[in-house]
Amino acid sequence: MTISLAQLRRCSVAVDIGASRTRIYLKNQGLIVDEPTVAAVNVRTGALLAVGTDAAVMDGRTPEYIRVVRPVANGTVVDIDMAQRLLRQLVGNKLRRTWRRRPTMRAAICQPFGSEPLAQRAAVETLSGLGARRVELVDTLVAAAVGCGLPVEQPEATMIVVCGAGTTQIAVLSLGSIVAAETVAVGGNAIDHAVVQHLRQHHAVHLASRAVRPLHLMLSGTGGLAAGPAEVHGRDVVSGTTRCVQVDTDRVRHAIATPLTAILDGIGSVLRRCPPDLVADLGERGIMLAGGSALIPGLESMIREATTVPVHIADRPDTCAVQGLGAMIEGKVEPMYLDPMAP
Ligand SMILES: Nc1ncnc2c1ncn2[C@@H]1O[C@H](COP(=O)(O)OP(=O)(O)OP(=O)(O)O)[C@@H](O)[C@H]1O
Repeated sequence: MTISLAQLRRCSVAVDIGASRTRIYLKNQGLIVDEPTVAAVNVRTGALLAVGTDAAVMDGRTPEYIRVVRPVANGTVVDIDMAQRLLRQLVGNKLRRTWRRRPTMRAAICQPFGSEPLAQRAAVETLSGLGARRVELVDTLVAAAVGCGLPVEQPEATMIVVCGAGTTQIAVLSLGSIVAAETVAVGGNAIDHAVVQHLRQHHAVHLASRAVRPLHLMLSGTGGLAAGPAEVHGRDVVSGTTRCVQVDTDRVRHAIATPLTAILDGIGSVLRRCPPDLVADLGERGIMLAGGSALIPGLESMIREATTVPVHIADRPDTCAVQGLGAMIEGKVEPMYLDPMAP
């Protein structure tokens, strides 16, 4: 995927439609949508009942005739029609009015590194169906690096790890391009799954999906919750009744270490493919962690111990890809011009 900053400046909207959340940035306005990529549909009539947060709270609590659907998997739009209905509903009149005023509207969208041509086409079709006359595809890794404030245009190495819901993308960038990169099929969902499996096997309780996040907070000792033994409510796998269990957070940390190791393998593989000069740069600059799952407890320290280089978490890790793409469409990113007359 090659990015032309000049083409991006002509876009009016930047979109990051992920497996977990959808973010939309409107030129001169900023982030206008940051909602779960979820829709609730009446399967009898086909009517859209709710989208975003309203649909996400219905997940796991619906009667038979309502289905909660996710039109994006692993960063790829798998249901174009549903994705369009979801986006249309999320942006509401705000964007629709802008799009009507500008019939030659252009849009930019984040794409996971190494996405297949079919996945790229699905992304283009989704936005074209909403009225975009031209759609620019930008690597999530480049957009996130810009959003984190990394000097991607400079002739020095920057390493970024974007840990999303379905995948983790890892890259070393220099001179505005990807030098080496890899996508690992492990993200927040796999970590949540490891926590749920651990409780099922060791405590015989089935954890509700919404109970996983508070457990994450306990593991990291943030959100005012102390680390240590944690009390968790779940459904007994045998009797089906609700039960409260005392969970040893150290053991949960151990359970999530296995999927996290796959991310470490990916980082090692990218570093091995990098020229030594760039790897030397990383010793000083370190690795930037972005994506919502960058906040998973233990990920930062695990990467620091395995690579022995500093690891930083972006200020707003979850939104930095769309903010970076937003900065590009606003024309805030300057390309590096080489002056042939320079001594
Ligand atoms: N504070 C937190 N602690 C742990 N995990 C978190 C936290 N906040 C968000 N997450 C996880 O981050 C993931 C969502 O991240 P993000 O919004 O970057 O994903 P996405 O861009 O939709 O996914 P993908 O890039 O895989 O398509 C979810 O799996 C969520 O559980």
